[in-house]
Order: sequence, then structure tokens, then C-alpha cells
Amino acid sequence: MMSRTLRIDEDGVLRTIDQTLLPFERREIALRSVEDCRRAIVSMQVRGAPLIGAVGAWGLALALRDDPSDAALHEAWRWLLGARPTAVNLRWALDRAMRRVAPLPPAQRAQAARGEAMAICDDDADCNRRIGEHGAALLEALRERLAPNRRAGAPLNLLTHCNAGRIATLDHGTALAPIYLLHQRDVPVHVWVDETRPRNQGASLTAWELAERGVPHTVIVDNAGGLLMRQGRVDAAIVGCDRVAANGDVANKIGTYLKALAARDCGLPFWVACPVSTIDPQAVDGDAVPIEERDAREVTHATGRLADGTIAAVQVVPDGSPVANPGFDVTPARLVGGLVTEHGVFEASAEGVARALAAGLAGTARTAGIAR
Ligand SMILES: CSC[C@@H](O)[C@@H](O)C(=O)COP(=O)(O)O
Repeated sequence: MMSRTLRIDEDGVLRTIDQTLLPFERREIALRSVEDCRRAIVSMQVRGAPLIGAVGAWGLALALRDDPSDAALHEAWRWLLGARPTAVNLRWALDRAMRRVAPLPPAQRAQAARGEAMAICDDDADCNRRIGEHGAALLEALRERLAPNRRAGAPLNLLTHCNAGRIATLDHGTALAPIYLLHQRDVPVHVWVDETRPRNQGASLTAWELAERGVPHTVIVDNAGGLLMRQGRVDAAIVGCDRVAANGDVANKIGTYLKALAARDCGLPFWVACPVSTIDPQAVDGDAVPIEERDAREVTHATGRLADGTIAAVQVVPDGSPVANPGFDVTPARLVGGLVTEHGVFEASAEGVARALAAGLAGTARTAGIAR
């Protein structure tokens, strides 16, 4: 049994894998302070919307351990929130922890914040398990629809972008959760893994995760998906996301929009998997989502392992060429076939988002099948 992405060791220290070293090295790091937590988020040692949120909540708890005053609480909340801008799960988790601890006397805050951080982690693992179930039902239904025109035993071919897997969350992943479940149930499945330049979360992290679990997959360059879809070698695309706006627009890793366009042109389903905590009712539409602009060096250099085993960054852009590096893009709601959440599958629309939020508030499980 594989452990969760964040764990507390026998000495009570929070530990996680340094994702900047994967797939070449599996090294654990300790997060002992609010500074460690923020640094891990900024440097992308931890990344993926739900995991960023959980580490943010832990950061707040560690800040309160050192100073539980009102001033320290608000300063830590503000400082952690600025670590990365696009994934709303960071704000969601910090707000949840803040609501829990702010009304308490300072002496009780650190323990309460630690309890809330643990609860956020437990809830995330549980949400993703349920996303896996709802998503697997969707994929099974697709497989049945395709069956008459397929040879027996042919795999369902799914395309994914970036890494919305186990290590982007506490456990199971979002977009990969249904895939893991199908694989566990011996349903033949094959994943086309977009490399996801510039940081290659697909090639480095998704491929690593899928290999670890024995899920058949093939890494492709980001520009290959359209061709494969036209050739009938993709049955559906499923991705995670960093923020869903109130109208159902979806912000996810840069390049997601192009896959959604290609999927629509080819008549293929394009699904987005996320917990309800990824919905931001304050963002009226995708244009209201802050898009992270990242370091030019991610574009000018590609990082990998050299023949002698050392990990190095090599320059791939001429000296002096200007570079732009937006980290995320927005896929309009009209291109999204459904939002696969822990409460079922909802239409990507203002109505669907409102229903998902209501289901989240009510805490009730419901399933709304989306047929394509
Ligand atoms: C379950 S994670 C969903 C998203 O956070 C994921 O698709 C993504 O875009 C991650 O971006 P990253 O920049 O690696 O944090």
C-alpha cells in the first residue's frame, strides 16, 4: 500500500516527496516551518492544486505553533496565499483553517490548526476516491457505447495533460483517479500522456506514477494530441484543474485549452475532474482567474538527466530571444463535457456549478450522468 503524498513521521514531522527531483530521484523532504511550506510551494517541490492547499493549511498550523497571535495568524495567511496565484485550493484551505482557528483564544489555535490541516488531508483523499468512482462510471459507460465497434479487449484510450494524479493530491489524484480504478478492476485502459512543457509534469510525473502502478501509457509531445484524436486513437480526454469559475470555465495547466478544442473538433468527450473546493464562485468567468506568469528560464532551458546520471538544465532558446511563460490557460465551459466531482458529474455551466456547490454544502453524494 502506497503512503499518502504528505505524511507525519514518528517524530511528528511533516514529510513529502520533492517533486522537482522526480522521476530520477525519490527524496523525501521535511516541512518543519511555515517557511519550509511556502518554499516547497513556490519552488514546486509540492504542486498540484489540492496538494498546494493542504501544504498551505499545514503552513498556517506551523506558523501558529511558533506564534499564535492575531497578527501572526493574519500575516501567515497572507504570506502563504501569495505563494502561487492560480490554484484556488490554496485560498480555500487557508480560509477553512482560518475560520476554524480565528475565533479561538490564541493558546488553543496551534492544536486546532493542526487538526484542521489533518482533516483537510483526510477530506482530500476521500474526495478523490469518490471522484474516481464517479469518473470510472463515466468511462465505463463510454466503453460500453464504443464496444460494438471495437475488438474485444481493446483498451479505452484516454488523453491527459499535466499531472492530476496521486502526487498532485493527498491520494488517488483527480483525473487519474478513475483511470486507477478501471485498471484495478482489470478494465483495459491506455493513457496518452502529454509531456506538458515547460516543466514536463506529464513526462516526468504522470508517466512515473502510471508506471509505478503498472498502467499502460505512452508519453507524447504536447502537439501530438490533435493528430491522435483525428486518427481515432483517443476515446476521451480527462484533465484536472486549478480553478473553476462560476460560469463553468476551467483554468488548468497551459495547453489544456488546445486539447479541448481538438477534442471538440473530433467529437470526443473532454472531462474535467476536481473536488468542489476547486470551484471559485467569486470568479465570474475564466477571465477573472489570475494566470501565473512563470520564470523565463523554464522555457529557455529544458531539465533532464545526462548520460553520466547528473541532472542538468540545457539551453534550448537562443541568447536574448524574449520569452513568455504563462503557466495556465482557460478552457471555456462550452468545451467541457462535465465536471467530475466527489458529488457526481455536473454540467460545466452556471447551473451545473451552482448545483455542485450546493451538493458540496449539503455534503450529499449525488450523481448526475452527462451523456455524450
Ligand atoms: C489534481 S491537480 C490539478 C491541477 O493542479 C493540475 O492539472 C495542474 O495544472 C498542476 O499544475 P502545477 O503547475 O504542476 O501545480
